Amino acid sequence: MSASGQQDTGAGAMASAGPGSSAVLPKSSKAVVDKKLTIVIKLGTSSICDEVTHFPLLSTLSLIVETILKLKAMGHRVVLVTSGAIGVGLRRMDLHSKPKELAKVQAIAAVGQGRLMSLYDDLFDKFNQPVAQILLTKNDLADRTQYLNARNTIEALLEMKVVPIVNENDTISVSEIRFGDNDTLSAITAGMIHADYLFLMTDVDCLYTDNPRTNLDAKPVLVVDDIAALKEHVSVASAGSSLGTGGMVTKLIAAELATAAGVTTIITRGSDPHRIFDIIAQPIQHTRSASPKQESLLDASEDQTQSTKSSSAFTKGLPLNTRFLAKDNPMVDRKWWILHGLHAAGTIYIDRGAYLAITNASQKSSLFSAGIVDCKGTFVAQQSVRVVYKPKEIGQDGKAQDEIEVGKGLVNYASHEIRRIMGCHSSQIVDRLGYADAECVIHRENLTRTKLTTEAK
Ligand SMILES: N[C@@H](CCC(=O)OP(=O)(O)O)C(=O)O
Repeated sequence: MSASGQQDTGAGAMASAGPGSSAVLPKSSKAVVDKKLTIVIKLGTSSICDEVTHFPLLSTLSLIVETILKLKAMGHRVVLVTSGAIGVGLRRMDLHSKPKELAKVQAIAAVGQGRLMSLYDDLFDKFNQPVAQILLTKNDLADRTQYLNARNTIEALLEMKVVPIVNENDTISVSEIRFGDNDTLSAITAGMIHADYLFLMTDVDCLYTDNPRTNLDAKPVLVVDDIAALKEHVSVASAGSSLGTGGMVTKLIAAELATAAGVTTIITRGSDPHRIFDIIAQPIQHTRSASPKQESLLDASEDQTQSTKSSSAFTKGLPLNTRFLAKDNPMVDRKWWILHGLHAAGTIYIDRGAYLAITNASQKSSLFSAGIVDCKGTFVAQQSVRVVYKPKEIGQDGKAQDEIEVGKGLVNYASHEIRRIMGCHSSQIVDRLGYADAECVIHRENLTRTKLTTEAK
């Protein structure tokens, strides 16, 4: 058995009475980690249902439940984000595959969600552990008050020692208000509650440089500092399981969201959840090397170059997993929510002057009507829009330059108003509209930049 109690499957001491406190204690919890962590564990459909029969994978689910109870007994706070409603619903309705029609899939999720919760409730109840169901849609979180309410409810549940079990509210989620995959939902949940860790539990050990099922030369990716650089090196086109909607692509998106909010994100195998103990026993951050690109692509079996040695030591002896390092300076919550919690209702195109002013790292100006050249979509004030710079200049190759996504912001004016004031100075807004609700179209505090430059205006 490792120092982290990896092989300790539940024979340890029982804690004192009280809701959720009669959990199985790991034998060596003290040795693992002293800091009390907030941990979000996401379990994909492939870890919950058999891909062919759709019967629940009871052994995996039991191990997950035991792991959560041990983590709680060690003082950590744990939220479970679970898929599986559709898979469990298909089994209940004796259907072999997911129907094509959205309404039918939603109906099947409605059948399965209750049974899925009942399954978890039964397993946790064996240890006197209360659980709570939280069903979210993207739309719920698009409203700042509801977003904060969702966070407060999860915090209150954790305070009451309840295990919150989150899934997407599939029955009412459609098109653009849909997360679609629970990888993204789990990243939003982890960011929302300022978690220390997000575990994306799946049916492979970690992220590989290519599909390990078809390419025997695929190498494990162990530590990732720069996700953009990583994408240039790995092929993540795997589509995921036949029941789930996520795959490696959505896991990378989730890792990008979560690490931007300061959450260390781990991809590892769902059928072996005990490895979580070894993984959290490692320090959350480690010294970044001078070469993040090289460091991102580690093969444990290869000779390590000088620049990857720190990571080699860092991952030595650990069960296979991919660790995405949390950003050192995570975005403040409100800005992170604007960028990731809201779907963009339209796009505002800006000129070069506005681009340089709002992306200038030291200036970070608000967006004024004078710098707007176009507005696409229909939206109202306080909705979120994309801000895009469309260069007029021709590039060195003689071609028109690509659009540059600058960020996302909450507008002070509706789309029809912006079309009337774009290009004009703020002092002219009253003349154009008959009123002026705000001096700027997007205030700097409501503008989250994905791009920052040091270029002078
Ligand atoms: N919310 C859906 C699952 C969404 C989904 O497919 O997630 P995943 O299995 O993580 O790709 C369900 O409960 O069946």
